[in-house]
Amino acid sequence: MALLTLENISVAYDQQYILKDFNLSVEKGNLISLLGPSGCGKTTTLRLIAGFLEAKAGKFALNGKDYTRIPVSKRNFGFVFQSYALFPHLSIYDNVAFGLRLRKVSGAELDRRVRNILDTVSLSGFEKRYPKELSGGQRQRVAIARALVIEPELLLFDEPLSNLDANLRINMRVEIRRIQQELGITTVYVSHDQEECFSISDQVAIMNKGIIEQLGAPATIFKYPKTEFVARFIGFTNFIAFDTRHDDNELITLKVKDQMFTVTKHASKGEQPGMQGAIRPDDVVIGMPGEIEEGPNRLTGRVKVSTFLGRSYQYVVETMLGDITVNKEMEFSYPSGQEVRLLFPSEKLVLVE
Ligand SMILES: Nc1ncnc2c1ncn2[C@@H]1O[C@H](COP(=O)(O)OP(=O)(O)OP(=O)(O)O)[C@@H](O)[C@H]1O
Repeated sequence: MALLTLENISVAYDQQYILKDFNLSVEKGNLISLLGPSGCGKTTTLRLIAGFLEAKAGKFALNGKDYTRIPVSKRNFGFVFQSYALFPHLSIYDNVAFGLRLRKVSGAELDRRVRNILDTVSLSGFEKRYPKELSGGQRQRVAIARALVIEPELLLFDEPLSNLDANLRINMRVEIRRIQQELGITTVYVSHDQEECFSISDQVAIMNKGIIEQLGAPATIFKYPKTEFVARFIGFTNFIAFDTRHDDNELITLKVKDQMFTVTKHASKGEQPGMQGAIRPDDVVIGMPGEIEEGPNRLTGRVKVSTFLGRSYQYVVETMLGDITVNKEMEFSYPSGQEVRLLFPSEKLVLVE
């Protein structure tokens, strides 16, 4: 049974729905990320789970128990914000002890738990310092310790790393994942940073306008987006709309304007719905017409724009099916106007709705 379930939740501000019939379930001990463009409802979902916000309709349950009307103060959840929200006038020890004192934990038990958790986040020895005497990464670890010390049933993160510089962000996300796995705490993590979400999650939910477009393991979503929105969001820039489709045992054959394409069928891809092919710029093969012979999954075109990206060149190639963007590592670039042939490997082309 899923630990956390949101069933048909609706949230509205000023009569406008932000979440409508929203459903989500998270397994015990899993870390799920909510990922999506600004304004899609990630923070709203998190605030609803935390209890800062009430649903207009629907049900939120934890371990089978209905939490929909349970106030924040009765939810034993740890919350980590982007802004850390530490108390500046309290020492690190007292910042971490705060939630325990609120829950009437004191004496040796309080001391043991505070010291244990500071050790877990590698901040032993910092007890007497004040937040202003710590670096950004250390402050964020105090915020995590404070959320963890109450032994929460759920851990909620809202853009926890966006105030940190790039290197520290990578270290901290590894830390967060380590601690979360070590303690086995079910976690909902909100970020708009794709790499961050994909690297630390068991499951990723791609959100769009208050609904989940796709939910799955990071590698599955990365390889097999189901909708055009998800595909675009994770870097598929090329789309080909087909007119006909024929499914065989191992291949799906598609046609547009007498051009034939095949897409490999893999059990792991599920149904592969849709009539639109999608492919990343890195996965399109580009070469001179003599280098790539004619056949299915190929288009001939002309280089319209060539851009140096450092490691590779990016080409926009004009074809009979529209412009196609291609990245290729090479020493010299093709000049504008050069005739080239493109190959769309069957196993890299996915079908989306
Ligand atoms: N208190 C509020 N009153 C009215 N509208 C709100 C309120 N809070 C959020 N919204 C609106 O709800 C929508 C979803 O907001 P939310 O903060 O959940 O988005 P988000 O996906 O977390 O975005 P971001 O990545 O920018 O933080 C937005 O259109 C926002 O303007």
